[in-house]
Amino acid sequence: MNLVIDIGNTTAKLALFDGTLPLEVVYDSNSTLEHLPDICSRYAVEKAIVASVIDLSECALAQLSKLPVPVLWLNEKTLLPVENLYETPETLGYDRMAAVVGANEQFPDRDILVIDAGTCITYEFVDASGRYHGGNISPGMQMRFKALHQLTGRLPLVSREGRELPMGRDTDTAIRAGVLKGMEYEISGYIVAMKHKYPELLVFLTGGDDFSFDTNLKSIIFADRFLVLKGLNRILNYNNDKI
Ligand SMILES: Nc1ncnc2c1ncn2[C@@H]1O[C@H](COP(=O)(O)OP(=O)(O)O)[C@@H](O)[C@H]1O
Ligand SMILES: CC(C)(COP(=O)(O)O)[C@@H](O)C(=O)NCCC(=O)O
Ligand SMILES: [K+]
Repeated sequence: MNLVIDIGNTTAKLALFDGTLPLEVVYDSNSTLEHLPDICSRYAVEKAIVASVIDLSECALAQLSKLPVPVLWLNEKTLLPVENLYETPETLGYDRMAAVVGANEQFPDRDILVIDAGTCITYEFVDASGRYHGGNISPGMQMRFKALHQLTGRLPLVSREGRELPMGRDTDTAIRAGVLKGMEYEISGYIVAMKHKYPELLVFLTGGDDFSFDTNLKSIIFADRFLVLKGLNRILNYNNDKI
């Protein structure tokens, strides 16, 4: 079995794969990886892949160094099943690449827009020939709430939970709607613009932040919370003979 470790700016995700399907996914601290020993003790792990978008703490590195199996550390030299046209592969976030690999695995002959709503919202375009062209980076949900509070004099830190209106009628609803509708319209705008350019476009939506947006675009959106993990699993298998 494969152990897949995706370390993001907010959370780490640990996943056990048997073939292409995740048997178990654990949310973990991205600074301690405290659940790593437990998940390893409960499965017959044969190899692992680690992808991180942050500099790892001593504690996390210590946990990873104790892994009793071969580990593939994803980096810009790792062989990929898609062509990477990003001009700075050395700075590309591995989660972005993995999300693209996960989407391309499911629909290898389609133009795909991949949206990952986590700490940041990232937008990736991979074409029907399996070429990753790049994409955009936008503030994620919590980042938007925090920025409005931290970068102004009087705005409170508003939570995701609470009264939702399309147009705010007090400070709380004004900020919540500004964040949630802002994300919805941003995402819908990308989908409409890309679909105009690529009429056969498919859209994947992944990431920890789930927010409902009721647009008629739902019909072309594939929601797959574990897209990055699936992409990392595919990359691990693609490099089987190299670890
Ligand atoms: N179990 C969870 N633990 C932490 N954050 C969660 C969880 N479920 C949903 N979230 C939300 O998802 C976001 C993290 O999404 P994720 O895609 O894991 O982030 P990243 O990959 O950027 O670390 C957080 O901002 C939080 O609002
Ligand atoms: C944009 C990101 C912070 C997203 O990470 P996440 O939201 O998953 O924590 C990450 O992909 C990253 O650090 N990228 C480096 C810059 C680049 O991709 O060009
Ligand atoms: K992510």
